[in-house]
Parts: sequence; structure tokens; C-alpha cells
Amino acid sequence: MLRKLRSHGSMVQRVLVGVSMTRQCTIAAPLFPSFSRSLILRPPPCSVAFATMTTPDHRLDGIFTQKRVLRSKVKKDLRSMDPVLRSHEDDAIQNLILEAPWFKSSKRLCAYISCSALREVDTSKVLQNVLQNQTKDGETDTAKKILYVPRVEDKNCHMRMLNISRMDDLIANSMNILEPAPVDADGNDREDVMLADEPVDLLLLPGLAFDKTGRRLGRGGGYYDTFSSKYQELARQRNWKQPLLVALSYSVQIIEDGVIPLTPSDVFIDALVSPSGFIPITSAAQEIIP
Ligand SMILES: Nc1nc2c(c(=O)[nH]1)N(C=O)[C@@H](CNc1ccc(C(=O)N[C@@H](CCC(=O)O)C(=O)O)cc1)CN2
Ligand SMILES: Nc1ncnc2c1ncn2[C@@H]1O[C@H](COP(=O)(O)OP(=O)(O)OP(=O)(O)O)[C@@H](O)[C@H]1O
Repeated sequence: MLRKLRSHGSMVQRVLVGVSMTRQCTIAAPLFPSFSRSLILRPPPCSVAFATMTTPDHRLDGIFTQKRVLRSKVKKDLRSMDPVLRSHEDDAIQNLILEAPWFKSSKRLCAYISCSALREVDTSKVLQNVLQNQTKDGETDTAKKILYVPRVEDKNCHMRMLNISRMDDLIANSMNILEPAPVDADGNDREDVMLADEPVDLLLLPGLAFDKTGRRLGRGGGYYDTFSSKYQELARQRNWKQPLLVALSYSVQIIEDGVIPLTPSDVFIDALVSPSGFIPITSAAQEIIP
């Protein structure tokens, strides 16, 4: 399998801190806006974007600009979505997940804690289902799932996935997203999925836009691409089965194939869950359909 490549030397970025009335958001943004034409990249057959070490800065700047434009459009579409429809879609997506054999059989998973202010597909029912049978001290029996959720560590794309056993383990961060403290109530370090002895089999991912070839547009922080890529590399090194990357998407977030701009660090998803059903993309996802 191809490894994700990134031309570190050609990437320049700065961090902007955006403050709104209700919450503070810290996002990374390109230093130099550019107007160059996009690169046309073919969708790859696996979860990693093809890239070259030689993508010139001016071309990357142009693609990042296109990503920003698309993010603004999708955010607008999400804001104008009828709340009743959104609630129906939240239920439909979560019910599909809860009934899916690939979810039922999952033993260890990473999932995001949805933020309604960001208009993300709700994960509360799914998380409740995962956590409901866990004992107070986090002990689990073989039928129960181990859950890891994101914690942003710095503004440089660094996010860890830490083990939690109760929703009470979460506190709101500066972006008003719930996340775990690094230590639990007893002062013990929470398990970081990158240091765990056993693999996760499933990643439930958020995002702003998706297509049916596996492209995913995130919020621009690079957190999920960086984490997914590192985890895939860890799984390769340990000869573990790769986790299934499944993104959750409202109908308005699925856009025409090939329109989402691609940059070298983008990681492709294996499947989508939308209100109309499970959409397998890679052979790994095809194989888990009964
Ligand atoms: N629920 C959830 N948790 C997550 C993520 C996510 O996308 N969703 N992340 C995934 O990376 C990481 C956090 N990254 C984030 C990046 C941007 C924003 C955010 O609020 N962005 C605003 C724009 C802010 C601005 O423009 O000033 C937005 O998208 O509207 C939030 C989280 C880790 N945890
Ligand atoms: N013009 C630019 N040149 C170089 N790097 C940039 C540029 N614009 C953004 N970046 C950085 O590239 C990284 C990935 O951005 P990208 O737009 O691919 O994120 P994303 O896929 O939306 O995010 P996530 O992985 O969190 O879902 C971020 O760290 C971002 O700061």
C-alpha cells in the first residue's frame, strides 16, 4: 500500500484564532491565498491519497483556497437545513449504524463527539449505546466495546484518541467541543489509542463534505487526516487489520464525485453512512456487507 507523502518543506501555515459570540474556534489557515488552477488527482483504490513530493506551493495554495470556498458553501447549506429534517436524518443515520453488523461486531472504535453548533451528524445515540453497558470503573466484558474519542493537543494537527467509559468523562474545550481530560477522575492517564496493545476496528469520522469515491473535506485543521494516516501506519507496522473509516453525512454533504479538492495529506474513507443508507466505497467496505 502506498504511504501518505507530504512535502513538509513546501507547506507554510499560520494559525488564526476566531472568536464568536458563543464560542472560540482555533483553526489553521493558509498564509498565502492563491489563484492558481487545481491539480486533477484520480481517486485512489485505497484509503490514502496519491501524492507527489513535488507538488509546488502555488498549486497547493490554490487547492487549499478551493477547499475553503467549498467549506463555506457546505456550511451555508448546513445552516439553512430545516431542523426537523436534520433531526430525522440524525435518527436515520444513527439507527443505520446501530443496526449494522459491522457496528455490532466492532470491539474497539474511535468516534467523534458531535457538536450541534457545528451542525455535525449527531453521535449521541451511538455513543450512549457503546457506553451503556460499561461498568463504572471502565472494566468491560467481551461483549462490550472500547471507545476512544478525540482530544486536540495543539494547533499543529495533533489530536489524540483517548479511552473513555462514561459521557461524564468529557468536558468542553475552547471550541465548545466535548473532549476527555488526559487523566481520569483517579488521576490515571487515559489510554491513548496509539499506545494500545490491540487495534481499533472502526473509525467514525465527521466532516463537511464527502463523495462516493472516498474523498472527504474536513474543517481544515488537518487533525483527522493526520491521525488516520498515523494510525494506518501503526496498523501496517504491527500487521493489524486496517480499521474501517466510516464517515457520517447528511444528504446535503454528499457532493458530486471528484469535485472535492485533494491535497497530498488527504486520507480517503472506506464508506459513508447517509440517511439513505450505508455507502461502501473500498473493497474493505464491500466485504463487510452481508
Ligand atoms: N466533533 C468534532 N470533534 C473534533 C473535530 C471535529 O471536526 N468535530 N475535529 C476535527 O478536526 C478536531 C477539532 N477540530 C476543529 C476544527 C475546527 C473547528 C471549528 O469550530 N471550526 C469552525 C470555523 C471556525 C472559524 O472559521 O473561525 C467551523 O468549521 O465552522 C472545530 C474543531 C477534533 N475534534
Ligand atoms: N495553503 C496551504 N499550504 C500549506 N498547508 C496548508 C494550506 N492551507 C491549509 N494548510 C494545512 O494543511 C492541513 C490539512 O488541511 P486540509 O484542508 O486537508 O484539512 P481537512 O482535511 O479539512 O482537515 P481534517 O483532517 O481535520 O479533516 C492543515 O494543517 C492546514 O493548516
